[in-house]
Amino acid sequence: MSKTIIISNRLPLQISISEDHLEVTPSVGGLATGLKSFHKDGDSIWIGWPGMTEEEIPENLKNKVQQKAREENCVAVHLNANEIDGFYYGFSNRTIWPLFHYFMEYTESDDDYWHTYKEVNQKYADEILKHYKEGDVIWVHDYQLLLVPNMVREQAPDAIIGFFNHIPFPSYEVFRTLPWRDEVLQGMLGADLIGFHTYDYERHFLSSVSRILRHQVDFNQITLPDRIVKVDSFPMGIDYKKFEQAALDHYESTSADQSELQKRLDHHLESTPDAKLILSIDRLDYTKGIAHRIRAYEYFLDKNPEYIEKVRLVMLAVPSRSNVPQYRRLKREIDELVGRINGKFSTVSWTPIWYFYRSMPFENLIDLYTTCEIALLTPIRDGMNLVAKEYIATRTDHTGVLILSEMAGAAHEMNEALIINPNNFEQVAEALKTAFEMPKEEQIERNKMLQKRLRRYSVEKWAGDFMKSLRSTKENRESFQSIKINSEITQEIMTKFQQAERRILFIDYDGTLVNFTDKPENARPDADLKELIRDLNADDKTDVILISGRDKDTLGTWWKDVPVELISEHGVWMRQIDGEWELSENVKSEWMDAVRPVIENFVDRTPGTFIEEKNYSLAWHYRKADPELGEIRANELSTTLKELISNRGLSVLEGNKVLEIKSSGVNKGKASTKKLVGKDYDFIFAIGDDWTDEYMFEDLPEDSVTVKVGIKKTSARYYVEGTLKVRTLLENFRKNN
Ligand SMILES: O=P(O)(O)OC[C@H]1O[C@H](O[C@H]2O[C@H](CO)[C@@H](O)[C@H](O)[C@H]2O)[C@H](O)[C@@H](O)[C@@H]1O
Ligand SMILES: O=c1ccn([C@@H]2O[C@H](COP(=O)(O)OP(=O)(O)O)[C@@H](O)[C@H]2O)c(=O)[nH]1
Ligand SMILES: [Mg+2]
Repeated sequence: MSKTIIISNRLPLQISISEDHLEVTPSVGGLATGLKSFHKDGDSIWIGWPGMTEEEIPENLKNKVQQKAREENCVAVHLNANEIDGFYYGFSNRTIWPLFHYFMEYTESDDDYWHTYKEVNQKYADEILKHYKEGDVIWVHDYQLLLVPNMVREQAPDAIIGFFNHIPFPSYEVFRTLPWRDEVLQGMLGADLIGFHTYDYERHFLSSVSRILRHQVDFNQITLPDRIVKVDSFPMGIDYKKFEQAALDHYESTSADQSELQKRLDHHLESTPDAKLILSIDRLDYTKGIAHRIRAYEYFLDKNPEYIEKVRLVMLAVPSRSNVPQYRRLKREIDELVGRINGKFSTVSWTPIWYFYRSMPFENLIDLYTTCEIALLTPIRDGMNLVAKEYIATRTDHTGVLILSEMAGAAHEMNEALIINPNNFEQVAEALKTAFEMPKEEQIERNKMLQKRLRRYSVEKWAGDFMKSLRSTKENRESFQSIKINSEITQEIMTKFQQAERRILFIDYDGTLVNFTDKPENARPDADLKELIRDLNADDKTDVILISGRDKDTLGTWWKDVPVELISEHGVWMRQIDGEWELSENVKSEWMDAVRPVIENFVDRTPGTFIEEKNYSLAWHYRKADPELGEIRANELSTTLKELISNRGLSVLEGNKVLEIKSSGVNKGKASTKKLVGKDYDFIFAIGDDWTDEYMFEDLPEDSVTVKVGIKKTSARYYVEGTLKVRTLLENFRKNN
């Protein structure tokens, strides 16, 4: 039976050792807490790190760790202190984490960290491969494992691999500063589906892929030479019922069951009639805006002294990544700030901030969520922020006010909260006042809407949607309309080729025989290619025709010494084997003077684009332009030209990063079928990469062997991934000549 393999840096369970025996506690942090319920209910194994270094686990307890993990369908990946240093504290949390959260000044570029990161990613990938069986679905999580998808793909090319990034993906302008940006993107692109919490992170990623790797991006699909990668946003939800039920149980419990914490909270609330508690919970992380929050609270108390002795900020900061200097510095800063503010405002019976630096068990979190009437969450950047969602889910009587930073992914779905900019402390203080004064009816109205959405888009639904979309990428792969040429199909084609008496091969040039270059004039044929074409054509039974959109002078020069027929400008000119060119279509060129200035205007406004002049057509190239601007301008130009040329017998061809204007009557379909007249070819072959080659695929007789280069929508019967594969196929013809 097939299973799901979940991989994340940290397992949902955390191992610790006290007095020689193992203790297992749940891990803290959104990923582990969120995904746990999906794992519990499904048929899955979870691979990850158990939270202690190899050195910290005594030899005699190592098996025990694995056994404890196994009891929860987990597999522990052991990492030594050196690996944790370079991989976790190093590259993950001193390079990627700050960079992806826009803390560029904290971002370190250290080659050793990078090397360890690669090694550890490989270790995770190897562990996956140990457990992987065909049909399993692999789901890789988060920024610690960005290289894993491609590492798995290399060993298991047909595996179904999903990747989810739990933290923001920064804008291209920030991401581009990473020295290892190409490798990181390539690592992620090993997946079939890449998920983010919000559309903004998704579009930043797509824009980086298109600008840095220059892959073709259409809406949310990336076309690689051999695969298509889908990118989408899936905002992670919570185990709503678990939090709701815990809150209901909490309200029903008797006072004898109450925790110490609950008693203290109640004590404050009973101290004056309009006493209020403000809650904040986060890992102690500089992205969470904890200092901003405290300063805004100070500002609030300064401005609104009537709240003194009535309001209290209950701040839970969970220790996190304390080996990283910034986290240690932050700890000191927060300690000092809390001390200063408590010193400034405290009275004999009251302190403004209750500060807990520790993690709390689930029951205490529920005490906090249910008792505090206001939650104040002010991250400066946050992938999602599940605390915001958990708070709302526990408010079973629908009261309570959530103040939430617009920089948290969660803010996109939680519009009914009081949304603030954490850098604007006046606004935060204002929101606190609004929260205190908000009528119960309004609180209820807002929370009901929030709860409805959170209940529906729970973590199960989130994981289910991701999985469904991931599986559909596999179905798409299988239903892909043209067939990939593998060794079996090559054999079939070669048999047909050998049995034939008269063969004709139509071969496109750019993107088929040679790769694209930034300047069209640089894509000249190499000596091997010339020899290959010469040999193919040497057989009396085989006619080779290079059929291209290029102008005749370039083609003629490049193929001067090779006896092969050439068709240029999509069929305007034909060169016989003996080297003589003849005009094959009666085409006009007077229109060019009217159209050229229009295109020139686009060249001026779109850096990196240029015009290629041919005898009977004009081509506007935008391969070197900014990819997004290029597509926008191509659309614009196409519309403008179509209006301009209507009724003139001209048409606009949309090629691979090129728009070409030429006579309507001329195309590769017409040109190639013309070559068949009067000849009885019993093997017809056509190969090409772009839109203009589709005319051949459509017009040639049905039993022709038509081949598209690259994975694109096509009428060709077969496809191959790239120019290297084209050469292999042609080599095969040469062998069977
Ligand atoms: O494992 P740690 O280094 O202790 O860090 C804890 C986790 O923090 C991050 O959580 C993120 O995922 C949450 C759920 O998608 C999201 O709500 C939050 O905004 C993110 O910061 C991190 O991504 C995890 O890998 C860590 O385990
Ligand atoms: O003492 C604590 C404090 C918090 N959490 C959980 O830690 C997660 C924090 O996730 P969030 O997405 O808010 O932030 P992250 O830490 O992942 O950046 C939430 O599920 C909390 O319930 C916890 O288990 N124990
Ligand atoms: Mg081509």
